[in-house]
Amino acid sequence: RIKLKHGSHREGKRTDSVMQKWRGNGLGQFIHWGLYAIPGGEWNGKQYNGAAEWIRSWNGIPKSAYDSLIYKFNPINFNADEWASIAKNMGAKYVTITTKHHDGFCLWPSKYTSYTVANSPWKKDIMKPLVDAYDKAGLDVILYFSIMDWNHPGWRYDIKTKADSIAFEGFKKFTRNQLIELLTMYPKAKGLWFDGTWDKSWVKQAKFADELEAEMRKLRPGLIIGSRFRADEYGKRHFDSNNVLMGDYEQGWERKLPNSIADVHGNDWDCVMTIPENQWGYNKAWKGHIKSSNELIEMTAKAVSLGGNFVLNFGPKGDGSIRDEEKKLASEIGDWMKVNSEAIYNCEYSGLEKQDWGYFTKKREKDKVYLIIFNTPVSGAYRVKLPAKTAIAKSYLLTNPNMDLRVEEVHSNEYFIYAKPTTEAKPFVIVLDTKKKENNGGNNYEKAK
Ligand SMILES: COc1ccc([C@@H]2N[C@@H](C)[C@@H](O)[C@H]2O)cc1
Repeated sequence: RIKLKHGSHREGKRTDSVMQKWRGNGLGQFIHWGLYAIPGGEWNGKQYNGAAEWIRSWNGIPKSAYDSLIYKFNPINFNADEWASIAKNMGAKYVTITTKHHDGFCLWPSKYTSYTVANSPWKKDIMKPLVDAYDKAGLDVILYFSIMDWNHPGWRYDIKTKADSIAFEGFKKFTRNQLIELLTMYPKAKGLWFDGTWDKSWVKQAKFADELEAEMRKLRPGLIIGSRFRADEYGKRHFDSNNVLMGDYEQGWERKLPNSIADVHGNDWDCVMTIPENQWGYNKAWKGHIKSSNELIEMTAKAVSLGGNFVLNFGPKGDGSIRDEEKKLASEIGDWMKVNSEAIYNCEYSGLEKQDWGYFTKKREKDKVYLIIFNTPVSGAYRVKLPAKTAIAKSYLLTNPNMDLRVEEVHSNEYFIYAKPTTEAKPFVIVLDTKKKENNGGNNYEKAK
């Protein structure tokens, strides 16, 4: 093991109640909103072929023209309570909201820059109504913050000269000031989701970032900070030079999911996902492959089955309204969650061997296993392999707990469960109440003939 001063300061999962709550959330909402939502991926009638929130980096636009969008920010249809109710009705337990994306525009009236809502036609704080609305709806709030800030004169991609170094010192102070300001103005926030931390300039700030993280944790005990915030003194990110996770959960799963439990290395993690292929901010063009609610439910089930959270992104329009396509998907997911969320909330990796029909989840601290079925075998039988000492006490559809399903032991500790798939093409849940096997090793159901 390498001696590290600024590596990870904790091994293994956090065990405190704030993190336990986060771990059990299962489904979250991401909100990407800012000036980029005004052009919505288009400028002078031309489509930008990258991600809409990166349109400022497009050669087709003079940077000053983009920066002047602040004078167009007047979201007359902004309704924080509506956003929160969309998330609540989807079944999300928390939300991650962009306070400042890479363009540096602040959705809160920061004292440390003029590039904020306070100097837009809207004038008012956006973050406070959002934090309060989601909190009132019972959802936890996580603040997204981009370290990279294209608007701040002190930002540098790397530090090559004395002048760079002097400029960046000012930028570091500004960054610290804004983070302390956010935690002070919005004390209800449960955590920070950092982005824009891959450039060399920031990666070289192991000591500063380590001390800043410690200061934020002291100011806000229980604060949840992911693996993307800081690098160790050797420039290692997400995992330090001893391969120990930085921060409280792994943030590497952006627009992708781990494929097996081996990929998550026993850590907490979240997967943040776009509905289109790769658009976080609002894009007028709703093009390419748009994920269906079935696909998004499957991603949620897969994430929870591997011990993580699934955080689905919404990109509100420049006027503050949420597009119909996103509202429709949120309500379809919500319809499924209303019936099946017992298999998602406070569930974890089951330890059981993955089967082709879908995903296992297990209720934390309970002998209850869920089979979230996406693919029904032609045999009509759902295969389950259990550890030697575990028996099935009861098996039933989540939607019909009074009707026991037929269970056949096809080998020792291997079972077929028979259930008729639902009529509509939607995933459904089979519940297994498990118990310790009596020492006679017998199970009280039919043996294979
Ligand atoms: C260099 O590639 C990227 C890709 C995505 C991002 C940002 N992370 C996502 C959570 C969005 O905020 C996206 O703009 C930044 C750099």
